[in-house]
Amino acid sequence: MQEPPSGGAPPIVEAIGVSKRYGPTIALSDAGIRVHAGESHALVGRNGAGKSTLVGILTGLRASDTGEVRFSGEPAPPLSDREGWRQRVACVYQHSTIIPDLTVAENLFINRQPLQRGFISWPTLRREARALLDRWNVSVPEDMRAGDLRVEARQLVEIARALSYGARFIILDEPTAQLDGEEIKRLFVRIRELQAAGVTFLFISHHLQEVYEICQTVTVLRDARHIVTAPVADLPKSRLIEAMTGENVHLDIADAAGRVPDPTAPVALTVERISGEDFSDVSLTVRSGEVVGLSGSTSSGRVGVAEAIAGLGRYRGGTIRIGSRTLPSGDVPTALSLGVGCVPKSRHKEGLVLSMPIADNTTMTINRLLGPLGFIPPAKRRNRAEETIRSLGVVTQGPEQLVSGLSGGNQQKVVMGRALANDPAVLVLMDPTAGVDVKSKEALLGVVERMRAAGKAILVVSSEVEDLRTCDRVLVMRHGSIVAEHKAGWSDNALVASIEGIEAL
Ligand SMILES: Nc1ncnc2c1ncn2[C@@H]1O[C@H](COP(=O)(O)OP(=O)(O)OP(=O)(O)O)[C@@H](O)[C@H]1O
Repeated sequence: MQEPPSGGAPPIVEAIGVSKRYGPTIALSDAGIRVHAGESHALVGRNGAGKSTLVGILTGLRASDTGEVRFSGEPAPPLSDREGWRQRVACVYQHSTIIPDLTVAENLFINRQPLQRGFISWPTLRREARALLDRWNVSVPEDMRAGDLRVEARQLVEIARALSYGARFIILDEPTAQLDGEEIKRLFVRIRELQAAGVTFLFISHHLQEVYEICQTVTVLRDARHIVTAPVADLPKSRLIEAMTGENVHLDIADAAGRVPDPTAPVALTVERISGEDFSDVSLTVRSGEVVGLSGSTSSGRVGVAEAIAGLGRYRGGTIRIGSRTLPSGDVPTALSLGVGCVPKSRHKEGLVLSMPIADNTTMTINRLLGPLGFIPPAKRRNRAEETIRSLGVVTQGPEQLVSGLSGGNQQKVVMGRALANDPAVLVLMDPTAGVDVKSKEALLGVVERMRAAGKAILVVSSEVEDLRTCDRVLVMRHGSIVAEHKAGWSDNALVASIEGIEAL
């Protein structure tokens, strides 16, 4: 393993020579990391490189097969000593570890509520929660139901909880994945403040510009191995990507600027004056062979509209038509049978059955189409899965591997494969590149381009500039309504300003 030069004080955390196997898969091979107190350290690598496995080992949730973890030079506590681990390290995951039906205060002191004569003292609980939130400058009401917190506030509550156990080393696992531009800016301000107050961060992100913005050091994993640790200032983006991919890559992401959509192509998707929980009076059309972006901040209503079109969410008033046929509200089977393919927002809730193999997940929508007695010939099932694995570069042992054993980014690629399985006429792609690495993004957006050329009507629902560059036009939503339309060729500044609801600089 390549070691960075060490300074005086021992690192706040280090993993030395760790290896981990899952059956035939080598997830980590003699890998390691050294994080120094007071820095924000990025951990990057392609999907399946071993990042989550290393996080599991650094947080004591997984045992490594070989190697060791040390905190400030001392051996890590035994895995059974959860309290000992909690005092040293915490990870804020993309998926909340907060219990939604409890209050913020209850979540902060779960299993360690202040007692008075054997009973929980609610006033003390609330008071201590308030003091803790104030100490770390988290302006969230302590008696709020935790399930009602926005992602941004939930992350801060989880950070405050970790700090209250004494941990000063916090792992942030893709913290920006569900945040919009303004929320990301605020999160970065908080990270800098906490860093100044003595907190050390390990930051996992597939957005490399964020690594340059917020981190001082970066460690790259590739194919289960440690490749390099260096100050970010010494590793320009091209070299960082080279370290991640092992090759000198030129990323080739489709750009709709200069493309002229066919104005006579049939309209495949018509949305006419629909309203729903967080949107009202929304109308749009997408022609066959056209890619339309639907953008806006996380609370703009874009996901509500997209879910209505995919049958996942309800709408009232107005109509949605696929070709000439009307789509009833909240009806996934009809949406599928009319030819709507969908990458949903939450791959865990609507996207995948984790306990099933890749092959079953990619053919699930076809099964549904064939009805309860539907039967897919084994060869077709296997071919479909192999096609997804090949075209999207899924890192896997093969079509029979359970989806639960895939890394996050590779699960996302399977969701895309599933969306394409019923040969849809209309594709609704919500945050299609969330959690995928730079090169996989190229592959996924390449699929969008191929589908467009094949005459599909595609709605890309995202606020990622790179996703939106594939679009012939981008509709921007704010407060539940479409407020702007940008034809391909927009400047990044103008589009981002429009999404954020501010004037372009
Ligand atoms: N529970 C498991 N069972 C089988 N294989 C697993 C399991 N967890 C991880 N793996 C495998 O270990 C390898 C490393 O996965 P890991 O989740 O650590 O990658 P990652 O770098 O976090 O990827 P991503 O960016 O996609 O989240 C992958 O090949 C993955 O398929």
